[in-house]
Order: sequence, then structure tokens, then C-alpha cells
Amino acid sequence: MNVTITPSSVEGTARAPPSKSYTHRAILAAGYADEATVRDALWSADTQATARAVDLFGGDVTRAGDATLEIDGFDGRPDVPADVIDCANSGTTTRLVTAAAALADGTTVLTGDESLRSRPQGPLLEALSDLGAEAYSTRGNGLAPLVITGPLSGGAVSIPGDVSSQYITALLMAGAVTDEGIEIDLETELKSAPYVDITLEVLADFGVDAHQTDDGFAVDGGQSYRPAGGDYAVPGDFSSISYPLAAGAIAGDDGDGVRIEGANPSAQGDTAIVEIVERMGANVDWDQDAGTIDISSAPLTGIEVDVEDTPDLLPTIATLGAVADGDTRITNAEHVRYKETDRVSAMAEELGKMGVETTEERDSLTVHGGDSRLEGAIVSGCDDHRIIMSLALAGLVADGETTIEGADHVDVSFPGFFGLLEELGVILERDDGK
Ligand SMILES: O=C(O)C1=C[C@@H](OP(=O)(O)O)[C@@H](O)[C@H](O)C1
Ligand SMILES: C=C(OP(=O)(O)O)C(=O)O
Repeated sequence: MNVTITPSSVEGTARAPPSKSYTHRAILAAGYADEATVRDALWSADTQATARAVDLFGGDVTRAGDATLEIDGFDGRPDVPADVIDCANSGTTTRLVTAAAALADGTTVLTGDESLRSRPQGPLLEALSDLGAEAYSTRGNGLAPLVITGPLSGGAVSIPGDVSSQYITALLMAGAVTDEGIEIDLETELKSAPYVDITLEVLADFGVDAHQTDDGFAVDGGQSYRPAGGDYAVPGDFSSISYPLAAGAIAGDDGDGVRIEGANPSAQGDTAIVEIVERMGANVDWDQDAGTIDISSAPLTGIEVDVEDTPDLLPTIATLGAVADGDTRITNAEHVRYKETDRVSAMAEELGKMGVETTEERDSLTVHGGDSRLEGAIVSGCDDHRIIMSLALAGLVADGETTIEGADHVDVSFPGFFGLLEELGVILERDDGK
């Protein structure tokens, strides 16, 4: 599907979709448990991949209404799956399920789409091998397809922290049901650290203790997953909130603007987007008790933003920078290159088609806003949900129409994204290419 955006202002109320990160963890944690109900869950292409894995491990994930999942777990160690696990486009599924597979008494094969099969898995495979499992890439290059044979019993392991925090999350979640537990030493500084905080929070809510140590993280073995009251509720997703928030900042009617609901504080690092749009000059008011954010546009100014903890915000910030006056410098961004696409290059390239000048370095992206007025263009969504949504935002204030090719990939994290834009008053056209 291609989507063509006509420049539009936005006004109205947007409800935050449920957090993708919390939903993945809650589904798998419920899998490790005997049973659990996950409420306010995100049902998107990525979270469905984790649900499929839980089913194949011997659990059963049933959708009981839009956002409620009734999950029968595999209760501790997973069964050997009867089929290959298709992780589709989801890095989180791949990493978390790879470590779970190492607990099974047999062999699991994991694969995914072309993007997924280009993302680094080597450090996790090495860690699992060091812990006693057999874990390898079929191509011997650290990329999926992956073949994992367990069971492992736990122990101490070291792993780099600057490729993906998901390796740490995966080891902690699996480690709790090993015999010996897992102690993780970080070889390099941890990037995307708030995602491990989310993991510790979800584990605690499922009655599992894992903690930070002087050198990394550790989890005791022999623990059971059991959510208090059998129930777990997922908070709103601040990476997803970044899109209606940025829409309000660049195209929100002065006075009315956009109200976002379901924006309650949690461990998500991406809550930083609220402070970022405020620093750039937008009118923003976050009532943390009510979970509402009100935003309307004002002239924006370029700023410097470090995305070490918040890699998923880079595309949104790049679009904000394209609209802002002056330079927006996004630093500490090397790990943003290991996502569904190399998002540093993708945003430079696609914003470039809209007339925006950028300067790209290995670990930074500077967007030269102001002089370069955004021009409508045909751009590629790069098969990456966050690139698609960020380019749609740029289309709101471009000169002329913007067509985003391959826009269906928003299903990965925010299936209702274009419907929401329409509710906020955006004029857009979907073309399914037939
Ligand atoms: O654990 C998670 O839920 C995630 C961790 C981050 O990845 P990295 O740790 O690979 O940076 C983030 O980019 C991804 O969207 C979700
Ligand atoms: C990188 C992302 O997710 P994952 O790593 O799960 O593919 C994302 O949602 O931006």
C-alpha cells in the first residue's frame, strides 16, 4: 500500500496504543508462567510473532476481545517446537525467543523476514554457547536463520552492551527458570538501557527477581513466573506517542492542538520525547496523573539530542529537525543502524528526497532545518514502520503531496496509525497498488 499525504493541520484526541515492548515481555512472561491474563495488550504484527512462539513452545495465546490475551503458559521450560518459529520483522521476538529456545530439551529453528535476517544475533549466540547450549547461524555469519539446541542450566557469561539490550532482556527472562540462574557481565557500555529497566519491572510484576550488579545484571534460577492476581496490564507506548506528539508540534492548530490520552509514566526511555518537543519550542503540557498530554505547534528550533537510551525516537526527531529552524544534531546513534533498516541512513536519504539537507556520521545525524523547506515527494517507507510514520509527519507540512511507498508496515507497532491521522483531520489517500 502507498499512502499519499496532503499537507494538513491536526486537531483532536489520540489514544496511545499499548506498549510493544511491555506486550512482548508480558506475553512471554505469561508463557513461562502457568497461566495469565494480559490486558491492554498491543496486537500488532510484532507481538503476534511472540504469541506464535509461545504457542509453539506448548502454550496457548487466545485473544479475548481487542486488547485482552488469555494465555496458558508452558510453565517453566518450553517444549521443543513442532515447527520453525517465524519471527517475521520482530527483533524483540527473535532475541527473547532465542534464549527461551535454549531452555528446551531439543532443537528450535528461528527465522524471519529479509530485514530480520540482516540483524545481528552473534553476541547472543555466543553467550548461549558459553552457557552450554548449542547456538549457531545456519550461514555462520551471526544472522538468522538460527538453530538452538538446549537445555542449558545457567552460569556466568559476558556479552557486549552496545549492540542490543534485547540480549540482556532475553538472558534475564530465560535465566529465571534455569537451575543455576544467569549472571551477565557487560563487556561494553549498555545502550538502550531503559529497555532493561522495562524488563526488570515486568519480571518483578510476574514475581521474578532480577537485578543490576556492579558489572551487569543477574537473575537467580529456580524461580516461577506468577503475576499478582493472575493479571497484567500494559501501559501506553511512548515510541508510538512520539508520532501524534510530533504531529501536534509541527501541525497542531494553535489553541486546540492535539490531546494524547493513555500517556502514563512508566520505565520507557522514550518518554523523553515530551521533553524534546518542549525544548524545541512546542506548547506542551503533560499531566502525569491524568495521563494526558496537550500539544500545539509553535516555531521550533533545532537542538542536540543524545539517543543512546532512546534509539527508536531518531526518525521522529529527524522529522522534527527538518521542520525546526537551525540544526538538530542527533548523537550516540550508531545502534540505530541495527534496526529494521539502518535508520540513520534511511532518514537522511528519504528526507533528502524532500529537499532536506543532512550530515551523516557513523554515530550521528545532523538535520539542517530552516532554510531547506520541505517539498512533497515520492519517498520509500524502507519497509520500516518508524520510517513510514516519521515521513508521514513530514508530509503534513511539506509543500505539495508526499507519497510513502510500502506504508502497510505500520502494522508492526501501530496498526491504526493512518486511521488516527485521519481522525485528527489529515487528508490522505491509500492506494493498494492494484
Ligand atoms: O527490548 C525492547 O523492547 C526494545 C529494545 C530496543 O532495541 P535495542 O536494545 O536492540 O536497541 C528498541 O530499539 C526496540 O524497538 C525495542
Ligand atoms: C527496533 C524495533 O523493534 P524490534 O527490535 O523488536 O524489531 C522498533 O520497534 O523500532
